[in-house]
Amino acid sequence: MRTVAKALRQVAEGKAAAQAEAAEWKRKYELETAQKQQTRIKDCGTCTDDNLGKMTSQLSLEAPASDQTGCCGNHGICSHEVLQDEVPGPNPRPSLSMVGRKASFRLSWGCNGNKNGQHKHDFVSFEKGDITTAERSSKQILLKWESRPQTVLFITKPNSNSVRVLCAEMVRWLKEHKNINVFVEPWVSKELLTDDSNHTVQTWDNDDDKKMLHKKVDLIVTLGGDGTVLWAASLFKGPVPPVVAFAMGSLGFMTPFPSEQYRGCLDNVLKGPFSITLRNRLQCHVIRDAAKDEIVTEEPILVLNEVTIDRGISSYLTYLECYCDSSFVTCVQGDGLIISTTSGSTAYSLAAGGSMVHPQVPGILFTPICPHSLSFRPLILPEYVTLRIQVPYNSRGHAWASFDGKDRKQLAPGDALICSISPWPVPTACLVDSTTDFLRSIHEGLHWNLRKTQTLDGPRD
Ligand SMILES: NC(=O)c1ccc[n+]([C@@H]2O[C@H](COP(=O)([O-])OP(=O)(O)OC[C@H]3O[C@@H](n4cnc5c(N)ncnc54)[C@H](O)[C@@H]3O)[C@@H](O)[C@H]2O)c1
Ligand SMILES: Nc1ncnc2c1ncn2[C@@H]1O[C@H](COP(=O)(O)OP(=O)(O)OP(=O)(O)O)[C@@H](O)[C@H]1O
Repeated sequence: MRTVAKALRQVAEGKAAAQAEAAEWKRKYELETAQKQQTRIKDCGTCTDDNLGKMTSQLSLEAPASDQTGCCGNHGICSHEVLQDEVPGPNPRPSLSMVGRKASFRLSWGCNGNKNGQHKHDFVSFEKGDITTAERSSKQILLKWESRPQTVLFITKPNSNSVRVLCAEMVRWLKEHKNINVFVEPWVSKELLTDDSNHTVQTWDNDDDKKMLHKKVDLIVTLGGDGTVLWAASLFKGPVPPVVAFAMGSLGFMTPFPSEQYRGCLDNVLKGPFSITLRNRLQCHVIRDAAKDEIVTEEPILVLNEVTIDRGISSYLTYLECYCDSSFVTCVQGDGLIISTTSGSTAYSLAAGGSMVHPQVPGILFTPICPHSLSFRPLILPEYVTLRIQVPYNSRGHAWASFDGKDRKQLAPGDALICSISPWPVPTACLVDSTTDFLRSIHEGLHWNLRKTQTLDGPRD
């Protein structure tokens, strides 16, 4: 229990740090707004006391101006304020030092798909006794480069000849026509070396270099299906550069870009601005009952789709106790449980009867797998909760956790899994915008609600 308490504390500390960061942004924004107001008040020599009071009272209510002010306006997140370019350590690796500065960019929030850069903050205001959410944001996020992107990382589906051929062609095009540095996974660099058309590409050969990738890569290009997007996300344990996913799989729910039009698509993305979907990830900690020593905890695992806790090869019912923050939720008795992100709602969770949720909706899905109960409906919980799934001591068998369908870990009685939303989402570039892409995927990928339209002939009212 002490280990569980420690992990919960770590999660709480992570949340507190993120909140402190948000508070700092808010403080800067309010300070800047107040300064602007003071300048206006000073300039307004003829103001009456009444007017002055009115203006001052508006300080905290005034909506942010459009995105013309300063580096990021008052309402964007500027990448170069959070990213540093230097490779740490005294001797940066020569291959990595070939890479120039990371391109900076700005995120802005458009309203109702309007790309004019207007952003309204999410807030609930209490004014004259009325609670309102009139300033609700549509959160259609646009990415606008502030300097030219220079480095692209390619992630490709293995064992596919068409992917290998297209990857070589795209690398050549990006280098020759766009002067882009290209990174590939180590196995791809060997594969490209055997290709006549090989152009120098960079790679990494140890975990430390891999951990620094997000500081060097401006853009990730994936060639494959949804599994390749999941693979690309799994390489980044922290911030993830924007992902441009080209469809070269069978379903392609998260791969909106047509690979045969790669030149036009990459041209648009490299130029910007383009819409992105900020896909939340879940941060999962396995807490071993056996780890009595508080210091021994396993590395957290980040998932883009879901973590599944199932019965594995055991033929007994999975028996799991589930808690949400400090509240007991329920006991699962069945084949297992899926804790899914909204992006993962159209994957395994959907097959187990969960709802399909737009990936930009902030929530966590709680979907049982074959529950042996008539009333166990799936839930959607808010994004800010921490879930704890515990294998009780009186469970007949072990449970197994798997992460985006990979890395199975056995959970013994007494072990627990703790999940919360990670502060590091995966920004995926949209072909049109987040909602259009999502609806297109459920129509074209899943054939959602496909039915022949009824004809006019026949009985009528
Ligand atoms: N019964 C099921 O539906 C079932 C069972 C096991 C795993 N899965 C899913 O497979 C995922 C792993 O994918 P993979 O490609 O590495 O394995 P895979 O090759 O076995 O493909 C699984 C299928 O799920 C689709 N898929 C993956 N993520 C999706 C998403 N977010 N929305 C819609 N469809 C999606 C893929 O396109 C693919 O068709 C797991 O995260 C899990 O969600 C589904
Ligand atoms: N770069 C990679 N290295 C290792 N494994 C990868 C890589 N890219 C993808 N994979 C794995 O390969 C498998 C298949 O990939 P993917 O889902 O992209 O292709 P697909 O199965 O043809 O497409 P779809 O899922 O649309 O049917 C997945 O399990 C994925 O995790």
